[in-house]
Amino acid sequence: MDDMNFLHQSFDGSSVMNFPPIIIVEDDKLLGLSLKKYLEQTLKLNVQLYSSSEDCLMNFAKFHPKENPFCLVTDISLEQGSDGLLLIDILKDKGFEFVSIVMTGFASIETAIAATKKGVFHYLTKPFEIENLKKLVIQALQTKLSTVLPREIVSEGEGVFAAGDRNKATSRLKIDRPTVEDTFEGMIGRSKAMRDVFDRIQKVAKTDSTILIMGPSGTGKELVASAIHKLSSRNLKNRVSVNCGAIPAELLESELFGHMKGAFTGAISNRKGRFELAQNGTIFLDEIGDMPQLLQVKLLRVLQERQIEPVGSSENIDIDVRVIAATHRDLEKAVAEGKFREDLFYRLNVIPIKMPALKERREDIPLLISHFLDRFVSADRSNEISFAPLTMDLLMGYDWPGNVRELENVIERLVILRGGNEILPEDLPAKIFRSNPLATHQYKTLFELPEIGVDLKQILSDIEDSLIMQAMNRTRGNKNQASKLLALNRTTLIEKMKKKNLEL
Ligand SMILES: Nc1ncnc2c1ncn2[C@@H]1O[C@H](COP(=O)(O)OP(=O)(O)OP(=O)(O)O)[C@@H](O)[C@H]1O
Repeated sequence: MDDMNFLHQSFDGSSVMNFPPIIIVEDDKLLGLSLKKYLEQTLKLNVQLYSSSEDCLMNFAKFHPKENPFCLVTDISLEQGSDGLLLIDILKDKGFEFVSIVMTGFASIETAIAATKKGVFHYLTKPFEIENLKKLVIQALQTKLSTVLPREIVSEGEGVFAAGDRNKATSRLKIDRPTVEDTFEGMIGRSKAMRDVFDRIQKVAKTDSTILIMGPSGTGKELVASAIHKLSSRNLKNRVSVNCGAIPAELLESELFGHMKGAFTGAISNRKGRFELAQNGTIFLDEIGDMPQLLQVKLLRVLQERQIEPVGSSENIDIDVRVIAATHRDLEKAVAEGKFREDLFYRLNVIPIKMPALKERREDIPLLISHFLDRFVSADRSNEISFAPLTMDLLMGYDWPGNVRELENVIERLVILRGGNEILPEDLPAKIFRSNPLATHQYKTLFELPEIGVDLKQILSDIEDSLIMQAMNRTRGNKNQASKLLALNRTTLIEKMKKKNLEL
């Protein structure tokens, strides 16, 4: 079945030009126009072109989120410093749902990672083959349709729209894939600890109670807040987030409660605070443990009286906002140490949700890996990534102090920097080997102490020589790559080799 037939069938034969549009934001006029023309002609889809994020936003202001475009293709660094990733954020905040593809003139890992964090479908490094953009748009279309069409339609047929291809790709991963039961509002987890969290979210979502989410950094506290909001009756209103630890103390009050014109230098007009912006919705107070004491008092009053007082105003505003707070700190300890107000703690801790560290639920690691890999597999079919069994064991044995966020970053880097499509132990960052029981176990058997003892200095030096030479051989003499395998600076490796007279 070709692309066009598929679309006609899927939409009862209605014109594909009625299908939600593709939006392109590109400040290079010539490039923008050629992309638009090419996609219109080859896919017969409605393509709208904007030269800046401002233009695009102005146009979107006229739409209701239900009139989603299905795909946004944007340059990352647009003229006048505007930023494609920010544009994606703003539109998603407004409730638009679409698949995003970003184009970037410079391929930096950081940019790519920032892009995938925003749920970006794929990024293209300029210059790229226009054909590749078309392929990605078709895949984006497939993704979009799979969410609005019955499964049979999506998996029917062959060619670009056959869902079977994707299954083929993923079945080659030697990793357990998350099932529907392992997925809850975008969160993955099969462990008892995570199933308990999902249960609790479901129970509390329908209430208006204040929630306190506690747990180490990167365990998904923000995802929990978002799930509670989505499942609550407030979901048509805003969920507004404030990172209480990231905003300077002197600005936080006005950020939360708003200010009146002239309230302080720089207050050139009245400004609504985040509580007011969250009216009838939910406010997510992240890193509440870092809130300055003075504001803790004010927040307590707001929670008790359900009224806010903008800075410089003498009038109170009634608010109807559900409060969800989160912290990676041990708040009870902070209370005991006098760093956090006890009365506020009890006011917030109506319903606690405790997020488990990843090392306490290692069985979720393969599922999460598979979930993060999916972003890449679905965007590029040639990416059939698998893991050597030892690689997986090492990932399972590591303690993940940065929890799911750290795992997500490691997988993204592995995918972006990988040499082949099988990830081997030597592709892993050095930290995974440190204090890893599996790696330590190997060392133990490798270096069993002989009855007669050893010359430790000599042995250590021999081991060093051997590992350096192995790394140099494996990388065909590339000192840069060899130094990575050994977790050394390139210059340290060169110095060592000079000192030891080691050359290939
Ligand atoms: N169970 C999960 N399934 C899928 N992705 C997850 C899960 N938990 C966390 N993540 C991902 O890990 C990253 C960190 O999650 P999040 O920001 O919610 O953590 P956090 O606990 O709020 O961190 P912090 O305390 O540092 O603010 C995000 O990219 C999120 O999508």
